[in-house]
Amino acid sequence: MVILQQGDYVWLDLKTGREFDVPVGAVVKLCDSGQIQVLDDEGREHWISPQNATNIKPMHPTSIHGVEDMIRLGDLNEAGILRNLLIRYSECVIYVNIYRLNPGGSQSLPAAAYLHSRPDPPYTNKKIGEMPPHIFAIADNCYFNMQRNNKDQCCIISGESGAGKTESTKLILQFLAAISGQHSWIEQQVLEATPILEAFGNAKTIRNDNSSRFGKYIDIHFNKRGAIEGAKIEQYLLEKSRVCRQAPDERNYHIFYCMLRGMGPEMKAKLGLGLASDYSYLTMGNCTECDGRDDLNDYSSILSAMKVLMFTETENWEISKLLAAILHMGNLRFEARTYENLDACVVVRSPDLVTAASLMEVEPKDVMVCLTTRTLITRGESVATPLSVEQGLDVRDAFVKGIYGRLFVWIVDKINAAIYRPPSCETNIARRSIGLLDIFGFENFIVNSFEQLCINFANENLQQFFVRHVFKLEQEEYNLEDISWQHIEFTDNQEALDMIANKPMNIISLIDEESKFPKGTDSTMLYKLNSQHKLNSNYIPPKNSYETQFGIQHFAGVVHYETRGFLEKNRDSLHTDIIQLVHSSKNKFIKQIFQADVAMFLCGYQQPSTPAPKVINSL
Ligand SMILES: Nc1ncnc2c1ncn2[C@@H]1O[C@H](COP(=O)(O)OP(=O)(O)OP(=O)(O)O)[C@@H](O)[C@H]1O
Repeated sequence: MVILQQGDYVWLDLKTGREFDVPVGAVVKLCDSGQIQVLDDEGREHWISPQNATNIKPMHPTSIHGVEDMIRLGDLNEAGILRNLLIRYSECVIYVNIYRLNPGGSQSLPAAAYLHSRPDPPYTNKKIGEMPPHIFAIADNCYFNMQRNNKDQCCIISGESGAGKTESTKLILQFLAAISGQHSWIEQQVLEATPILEAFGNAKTIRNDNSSRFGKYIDIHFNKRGAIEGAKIEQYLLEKSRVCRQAPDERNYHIFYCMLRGMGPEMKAKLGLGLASDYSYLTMGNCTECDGRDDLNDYSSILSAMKVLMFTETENWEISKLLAAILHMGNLRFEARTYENLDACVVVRSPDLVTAASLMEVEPKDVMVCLTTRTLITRGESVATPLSVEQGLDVRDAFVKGIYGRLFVWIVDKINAAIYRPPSCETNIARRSIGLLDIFGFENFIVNSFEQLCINFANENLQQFFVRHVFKLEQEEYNLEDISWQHIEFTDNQEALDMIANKPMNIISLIDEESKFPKGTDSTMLYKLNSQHKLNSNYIPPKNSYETQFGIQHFAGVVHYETRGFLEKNRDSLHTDIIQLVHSSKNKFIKQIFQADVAMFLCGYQQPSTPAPKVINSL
């Protein structure tokens, strides 16, 4: 029996039976008339009869006004966490409302100001947990562990899309630059890499106005005095499909919109560019503006960052030419034709075709041929086969994705050329590094495709890393040392991971195999996945033979994947006519970014098994 007094805080379990059915916080208003009157956190009054008093539980004092570090909550459960977030939200404290700036909060203190606070920076020489959680505390710990123990460090930043990984990475970078304390050119260069990467690799999604569509690992190198002497960036798995398609309310990569808002009229005229709304590749999501972003201002920041990272005027211009060519390619119109009883198509001659060709410095007619036919070498003879409109559009989109993907890799290489100093034999001994891993967060949209499978697979791996280090290895260690411990329940995602990528006939290997199989289609792939995994509790087969989705029980929830388009995305290889087109170009830059493909083509290396299109199979 709980004895309550006016002013006591309680948990009120309303047992609504709804999806998010958690007890809500409430304060007792009256309890002297047989009935208890409470006012809940959402402002609703309730009268509770003593018989129903089981619905009420006293609240732990830590939940009444909230805590800075949620690990300190006495009621460490969903209700406790939500109430703590609610308090922080109403007080406008950091880590709750991603759409609101927090001018007064302690987290808004710039890294340099933080480090120069007197008498000591608040987190220096403190153990984690002694002070309210702060991203600088993590960075501070990391830096001093590196220095003190002479050991390389790594921060793995994980969380769902929109959780704040990229912002945290930037804050850690700023902190490390500030603590390195040289105000050097190299520090500035390392910091300025971010706006460039974000321009080309981030986009507005429904979850996050600045969502990273690639993964990155930044390794920051320090000399023996602890000053930054360079860095190296690795990029993973840019979502290339976004260049051609965007879901409703999402945008293409920021750089396109920034260029169209920020570039001067003369340059735009040279590239034949208009407004974002003019381009099919920029309007698929019906969203060309993003409230929280300033494309005009961002464009000048991108250009100045590029200067700092030693991009030349010519290189910038060449990049703009390719971006413009992509936009013009997206506006090409295809018309269906029949040729000797085969589905064929033509590209309608248009200013977009001429401009795209001239920007890539190839002949418009060669572009037309490439996008409407396919050359096959059979018994030493080359035969051109027509493509249907659908196939032509696929070839066009694959080309555009090929350009953007290679451009992105080139940009990262260019940044690395400025910031990376290979260790000399001598500095190798003294050099230490801190690595920051910031990958795309777990995703579950209304429609999920191959990209989401790759992203969620990467996150599944990170989760296993966490589970292994925080639970499994720790518990093994306790056992080895005979330390008595209380078992902590945790969900081990190893089985899901095995099914996705480790065990024989795993999901990824079946997709790969089907991509290489000439007659493989999305439905044959789905059939094989079902046959192989339907009994696995982490696999959710389609409900009937018409459904094209399968589901996976991930650590963060069930995600259903739409298989239409899966194989095409996995193949990701350009056919030889496109490589030949690039090879014929007079534009050195496009040749440079396709250098590896052209070299393989010239060596007679056939791209791995892009199966022949339908028309050819039926011949
Ligand atoms: N420390 C912070 N201070 C201020 N705002 C923040 C902070 N962390 C996150 N935000 C806000 O949340 C938004 C999303 O954060 P962020 O882009 O870092 O998410 P993410 O986890 O990297 O997402 P994704 O996986 O989609 O890339 C930011 O654009 C910003 O508005």
